Amino acid sequence: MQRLALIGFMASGKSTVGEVVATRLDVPFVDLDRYVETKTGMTIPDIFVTLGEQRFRAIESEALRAIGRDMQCVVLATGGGAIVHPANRELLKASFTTVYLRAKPETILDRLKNAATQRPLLQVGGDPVQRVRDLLMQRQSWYEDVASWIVDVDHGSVEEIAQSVIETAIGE
Ligand SMILES: Nc1ncnc2c1ncn2[C@@H]1O[C@H](COP(=O)(O)OP(=O)(O)OP(=O)(O)O)[C@@H](O)[C@H]1O
Ligand SMILES: O=C(O)C1=C[C@@H](O)[C@@H](O)[C@H](O)C1
Ligand SMILES: [Mg+2]
Repeated sequence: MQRLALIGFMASGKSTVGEVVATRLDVPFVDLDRYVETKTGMTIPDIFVTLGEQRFRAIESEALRAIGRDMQCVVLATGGGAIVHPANRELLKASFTTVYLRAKPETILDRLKNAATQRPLLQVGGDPVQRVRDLLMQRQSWYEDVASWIVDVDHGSVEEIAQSVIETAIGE
């Protein structure tokens, strides 16, 4: 087991599932969003408001590069938009085994309702259902391009999804 990265849309379960996968495999867990927040001393919504999305993407890229360079063995929960930057897609493909947690828009919206963390890209107004569908449409092919493996997450508990990730990507 080397570097395993979970990719997928906001609220697909990357952070929650990633932590369980790391514990079961007994390897370090890193959440890219939390890593960025620690490095900058700012919350993700604050970074979006004060520095803007483009600057956030640059910070996110630098964080991904640092983790790929410094950690030989890690389970990484990426941010939902980590695949937007072409350089990130190349880095993820070159340095990580990746699992795409694939969720339907209905699942995403359902999970966002209960989520504690704010997602700035969904705070822009308009119909949230359409916003999720549009973003998902934009990103779908990028997730698929980067994915070594795909796990569907519309059904099953966090523990069951974590087990599928391990069986699919590690073969245990
Ligand atoms: N299989 C599941 N069944 C039920 N709830 C789930 C499942 N997976 C995740 N959740 C819940 O969905 C919400 C979003 O999960 P999480 O924060 O892990 O998503 P994420 O992919 O890390 O999102 P982001 O890209 O915004 O960081 C949380 O409240 C989490 O508890
Ligand atoms: O999908 C996205 O672009 C994002 C997802 C979150 O994980 C955060 O990285 C941020 O809110 C942006
Ligand atoms: Mg997360």
